[in-house]
Amino acid sequence: MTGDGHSRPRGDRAGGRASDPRSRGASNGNRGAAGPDRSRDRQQHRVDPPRWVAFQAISAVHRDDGYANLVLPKLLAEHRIRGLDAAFATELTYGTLRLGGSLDTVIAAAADRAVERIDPPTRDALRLGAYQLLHMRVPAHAAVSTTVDLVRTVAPGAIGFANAVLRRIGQRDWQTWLDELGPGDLALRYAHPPWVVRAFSDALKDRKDELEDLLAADNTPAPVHLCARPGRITARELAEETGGVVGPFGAYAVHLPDGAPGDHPAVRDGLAHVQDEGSQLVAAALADAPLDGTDRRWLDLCAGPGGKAALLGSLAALRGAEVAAVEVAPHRARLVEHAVRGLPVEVYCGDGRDFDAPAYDRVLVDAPCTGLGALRRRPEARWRRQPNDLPPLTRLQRELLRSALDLTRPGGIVAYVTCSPHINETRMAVDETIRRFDGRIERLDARPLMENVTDSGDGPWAQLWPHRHGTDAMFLALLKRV
Ligand SMILES: C[S@@+](CC[C@H](N)C(=O)[O-])C[C@H]1O[C@@H](n2cnc3c(N)ncnc32)[C@H](O)[C@@H]1O
Repeated sequence: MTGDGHSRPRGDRAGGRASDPRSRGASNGNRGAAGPDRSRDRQQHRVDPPRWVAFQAISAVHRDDGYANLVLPKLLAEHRIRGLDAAFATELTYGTLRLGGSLDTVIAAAADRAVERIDPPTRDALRLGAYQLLHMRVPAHAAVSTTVDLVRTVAPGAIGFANAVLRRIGQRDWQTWLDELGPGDLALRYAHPPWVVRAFSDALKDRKDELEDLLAADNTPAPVHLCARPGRITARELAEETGGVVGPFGAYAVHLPDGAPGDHPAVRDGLAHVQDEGSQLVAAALADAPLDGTDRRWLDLCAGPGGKAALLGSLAALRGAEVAAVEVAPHRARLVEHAVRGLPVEVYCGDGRDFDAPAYDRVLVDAPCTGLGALRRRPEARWRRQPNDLPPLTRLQRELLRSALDLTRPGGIVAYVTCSPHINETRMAVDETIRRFDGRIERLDARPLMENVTDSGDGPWAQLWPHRHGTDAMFLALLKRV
């Protein structure tokens, strides 16, 4: 690495579990093999281990700004929770976090006070209880009694309060709560902040009838996609090896049915990597865009953690090109280095706005963005993002795109990409930047470069959608320097 910046849902399983007499016993603390960690907290023996782990996970997410996908696997391993219990804990944790804002609305109504006025441990326990009562097939008595057990452990003074609130919540089903608290309120029904719903509606333009499908897709966990690195393994071979299926669009995509992708030898051995098919499509579109003249110098200006750099690097290796990959965050630059091992990619840790090696043939700006197009992947993300995150990001996006265009030779091509469909991060960013270049930029139609994809917008830009394409909501603009 060069360090000078070049100074350059519902869970059927959970339902099955809860209606299984064995698990009802477990709910009361009678579980055997996967029993609680007795050294931890003498009180904790009252709480069954999957629920205890789910509570720990959501508390860490809220208290420490943690990420569920990092926190939960550690807790499951630490408490030796596997198999169906792990699936139950995962559904409970992810579902509770994903629907957090809507659960809070119901809790506030049942408690007759704002959730901010409930102490954090009790609040998190109530969220878990409300999720079980309203969104899982856990019998009401089990949801209430296990949550009260949890409160007894983490906030003994709030047992009576929690019991009363949970019983009130359990008196209505989810639909009845919706009818009472916000009939027609899509933000409440699909558990998205209202500003995100408005942003999606704006981005869908004249297809607003799809808004509910999009919001529902965000509440469905994203499947794992692998990218078969060109020159190392084909998608068909990878699908055979992993038991997956070849993706519908890209030449390199394999969709996995389930399981940990890192377990597959192809991923361990660097023949493939985990990457949403939409991300593969936009990177491949840049590599495949027709270009006059030389085609040896490729640049990835925002490279961390390195998924697209790895695909570009694999294609560059086959085509006699080389890739420079720039990443401002040192730890993410190290991830890029790891991702591109053995490929013709040089990693630079520095700011893409200061990078000063000109005359690239193909340049990718996969800009830092709100990530609103990938909400399926991070259950807590939608509640963490705020509208005031936008101004600094949109400024940075425009600056990085300007820098990319400056670094591109005449005739060269820039791909501007975001994993957000917010129009301020997508078409407005591109249109405003092009205006500054005073006729020196040609807009290319990005859609034909994603060959098998239909319905990616009116052009020239392409917009993918989870509900239409089963990918993250990737945006792609292709620009040619003239
Ligand atoms: C959307 S991510 C890129 C994802 C990456 N292309 C991939 O496929 O793995 C944006 C990245 O840009 C980095 N970044 C933010 N500001 C930057 C800057 N001024 N210069 C270079 N990289 C920057 C972020 O740290 C982040 O890793």
